[in-house]
Amino acid sequence: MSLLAIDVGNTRLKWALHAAADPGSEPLAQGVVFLEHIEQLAERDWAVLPPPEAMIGCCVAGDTVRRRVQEQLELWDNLPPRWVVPALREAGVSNGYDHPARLGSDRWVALIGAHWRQRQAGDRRPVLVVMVGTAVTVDALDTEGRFLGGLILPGHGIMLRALESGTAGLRVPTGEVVPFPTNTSDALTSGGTYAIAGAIERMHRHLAARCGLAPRVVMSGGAGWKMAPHLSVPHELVDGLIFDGLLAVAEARERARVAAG
Ligand SMILES: Nc1ncnc2c1ncn2[C@@H]1O[C@H](COP(=O)(O)OP(=O)(O)O)[C@@H](O)[C@H]1O
Ligand SMILES: CC(C)(COP(=O)(O)O)[C@@H](O)C(=O)NCCC(=O)O
Ligand SMILES: [K+]
Repeated sequence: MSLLAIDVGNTRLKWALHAAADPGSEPLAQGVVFLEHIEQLAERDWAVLPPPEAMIGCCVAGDTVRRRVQEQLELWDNLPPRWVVPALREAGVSNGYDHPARLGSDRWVALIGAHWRQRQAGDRRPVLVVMVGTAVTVDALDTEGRFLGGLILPGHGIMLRALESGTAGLRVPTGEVVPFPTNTSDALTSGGTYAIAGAIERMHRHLAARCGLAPRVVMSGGAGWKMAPHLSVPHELVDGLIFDGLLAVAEARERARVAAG
């Protein structure tokens, strides 16, 4: 059953069309649009697709944006929107948040994607799931697939805008990441990058101490590539982590439906 997977963040909507709910598979088609361009999807990007048989998505951008996406899905008959809501347990992952449904659905889906990849690889290590988007999240998954908790930080753009709007003297072009910045641009760019790197490295220590095993670090999100050169812990950039998670949820639900007869 062909499946349209959609990840709606606070800056961009990412989508991928898959032939089946088969995590890790290559998409038939995929794309990215900024949220202000959602209205182009039905008339441009999606107009040329073979009609998907099912949809699954996660959305952290609010109800208004979600409705705008649903309007675009009306391009196809009979494609009910199916948005993942974090539960107590799904696809082998359990949710340790105080209020499980209040966890960002993109974080939940990324954790499920990371767990699916661990099982696939036969890797028994805990995992630190890092998503560098509008915000940055650093989430801990133990060896049993338990989400232990995680950090939320401002992303690069938000950090810079906060400093620009809160001061008179910090409106400068983007700089370089260097160990000892000697101008305002470099000081800001390096400050933001090392703040994020420091949070990741700290969480790496927390998780290693909790599990007695150094975690695997998987990093995803539109700005992951900016962080990768500056992390001192070994890590992997995994572009399709959220899509792996969305497909793993769809697959697990399909299996449960078949098993229930
Ligand atoms: N070419 C690019 N276009 C858009 N954003 C980019 C680009 N390169 C890096 N970024 C960064 O990626 C972030 C968006 O990443 P994304 O994972 O789509 O975020 P979100 O899921 O929050 O919408 C932007 O805030 C920006 O910092
Ligand atoms: C932390 C987030 C803002 C990240 O959003 P993103 O950077 O992907 O746009 C999002 O996951 C969210 O709204 N979470 C809800 C609160 C929580 O996870 O505790
Ligand atoms: K995201």
